[in-house]
Amino acid sequence: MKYAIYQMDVVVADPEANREKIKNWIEREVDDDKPDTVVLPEMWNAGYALDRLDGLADNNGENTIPFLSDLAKKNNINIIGGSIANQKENGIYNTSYVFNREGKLVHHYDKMHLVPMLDEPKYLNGGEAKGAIFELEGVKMGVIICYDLRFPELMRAIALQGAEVLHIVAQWPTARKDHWKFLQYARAIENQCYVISANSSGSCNGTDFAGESMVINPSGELVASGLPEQESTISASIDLTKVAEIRKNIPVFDSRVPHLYGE
Ligand SMILES: NC(=O)CCC(=O)C(=O)O
Repeated sequence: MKYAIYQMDVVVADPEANREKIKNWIEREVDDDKPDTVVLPEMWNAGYALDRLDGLADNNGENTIPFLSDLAKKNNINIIGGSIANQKENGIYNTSYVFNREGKLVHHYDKMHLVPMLDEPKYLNGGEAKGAIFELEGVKMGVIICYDLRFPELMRAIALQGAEVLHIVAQWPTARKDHWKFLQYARAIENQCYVISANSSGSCNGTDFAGESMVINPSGELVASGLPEQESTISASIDLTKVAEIRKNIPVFDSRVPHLYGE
């Protein structure tokens, strides 16, 4: 499966400008590289303008769902749609949507772990869905959102449901970029999954975002990485036979003793 990751400089507080950027980027990538799947960063509609979301958040995905669905269908690509600030009945969530090549919405997830360092708990509601998985082209996959990366339980739950690829959509600051990188290696190695991340570049409210989006294989080897702090495209192909290979050679899932973990 061939990926294109948009390491995007999100325009703060301007959903229309960001939709235009994404449309132009997808159409350019499809013309040039013909990816099977594209990945967008976190909160791409408004950026971290959390104190101004009342006029900026989407409303139950009413703009985002048709926008990304049309792009997926017209360009014959799967879209891991990053995430958006999304107004629902009882508050604003950080919501990720996933679409297949037919433009069908196959998954949505509300970020569970709200990041205090960026004031998310002050403005957003946390999601409550368990770490569900979805299928694209017969492959079981998962998606988590940025700060979720710090909670190994969530990715382990996704891996135990059979996921072979974990996507991380993010706006991760430069100040903690080593955690961003090392945690991704850890998640790939301990779960023997591909880890594919889309981080933003640019800045908001004095916070610079690290870029350095990554593709890491199930053995913990770096396949591709984005430039630090610069808007760029990361292209990579993944070989899913590597998942079965490492799980045969180092059968950690067979070695687990959950009855002794106090689960
Ligand atoms: N957008 C985020 O969730 C940022 C996470 C972060 O800054 C951290 O975990 O450190």
